[in-house]
Amino acid sequence: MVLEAIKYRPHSLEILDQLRLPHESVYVSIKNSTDAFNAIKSMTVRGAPAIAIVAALSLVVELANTEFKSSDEVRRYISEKLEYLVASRPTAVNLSDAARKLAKLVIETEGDAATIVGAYIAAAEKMLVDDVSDNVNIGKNGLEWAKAKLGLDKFSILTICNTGSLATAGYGTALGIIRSIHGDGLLSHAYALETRPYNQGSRLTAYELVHDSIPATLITDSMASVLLKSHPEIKMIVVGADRVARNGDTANKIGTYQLSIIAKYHGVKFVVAAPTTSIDMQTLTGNGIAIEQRKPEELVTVRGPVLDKDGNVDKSEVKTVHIAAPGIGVWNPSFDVAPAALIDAIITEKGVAEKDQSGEFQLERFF
Ligand SMILES: CSC[C@H]1O[C@H](OP(=O)(O)O)[C@H](O)[C@@H]1O
Repeated sequence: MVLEAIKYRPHSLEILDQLRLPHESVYVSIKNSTDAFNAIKSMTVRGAPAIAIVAALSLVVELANTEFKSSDEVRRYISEKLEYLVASRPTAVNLSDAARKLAKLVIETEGDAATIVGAYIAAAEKMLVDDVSDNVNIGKNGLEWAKAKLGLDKFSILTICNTGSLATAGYGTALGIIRSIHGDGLLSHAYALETRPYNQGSRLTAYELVHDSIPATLITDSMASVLLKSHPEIKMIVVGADRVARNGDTANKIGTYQLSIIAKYHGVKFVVAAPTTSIDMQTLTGNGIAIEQRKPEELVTVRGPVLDKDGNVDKSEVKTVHIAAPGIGVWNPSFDVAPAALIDAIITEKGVAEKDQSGEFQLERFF
């Protein structure tokens, strides 16, 4: 079975409901930009590249079912809908980057309303194809970098959150590098953090690693430091990115910052995997990245199927359990920022960025 977070056919879009994985594999129809906004905000679909693609394609479905009287009307309509979709989640830059490029395209496209709609559809559909090829190239570049830096003996890797086929159009970014290293026979073992509170690691990355028969172990977020201390065969931590600032500071899933610190302490390479659509050259440093604050309920509750009397998963009954003392305050930032100073490399589809002698990532070379 191919892991597809996004199922697109001309003018028809479905997303895999990631709130129900790994026990239930259910696709949800996205008929317009409102469906997409709600799916992105609720994290029914998540992952920086995936939310940009779902947003763009939701408008393809909507446009196919909307009549326009003039070119100006369709340009206005698309621009307004893209602006609405960008507001669904603030931290990942892929969504706003795609919206900016698509809005520019429709403004610059000459012709009648049908011509403009056609140009938008072609550009949005191309995002789906480009993302997979970008991720395969990130995997290749990451493999070559690892061979050059770590040698040709097998080694183990630690990762956080989900950065695989469930966060993209396919193959993944950081998990794509793990796939490429595994495919080349260089991976000894992959370790995945559960990644509280949404549990992208235990529910999604574990699902992908088992699906691909990659030797892997799940750990709690609090185990990461002692894992590096007791497993010297872990030579690399690879993470995804929601937004890479111009200086290389990288916003990623909450818990990434502390991984960059323990990597430095334990002499482990800390690597960011990101398509260039995740690099925001307009934001100079990590201080300029808006960090999404999620609802307290998402931290103090856990939702899942119950176990039957024999301890087996009973999918017929899904419960939500409250796991914290009622009345306690909750802080629930969804991301944090790993400083460029603690990042060894930024692996993109266009190549690998490493700091120069002045300690700067020269990311402009990718644009
Ligand atoms: C290649 S996905 C990038 C990024 O998106 C994830 O965040 P979320 O699950 O909240 O959408 C996570 O930070 C991944 O590293």
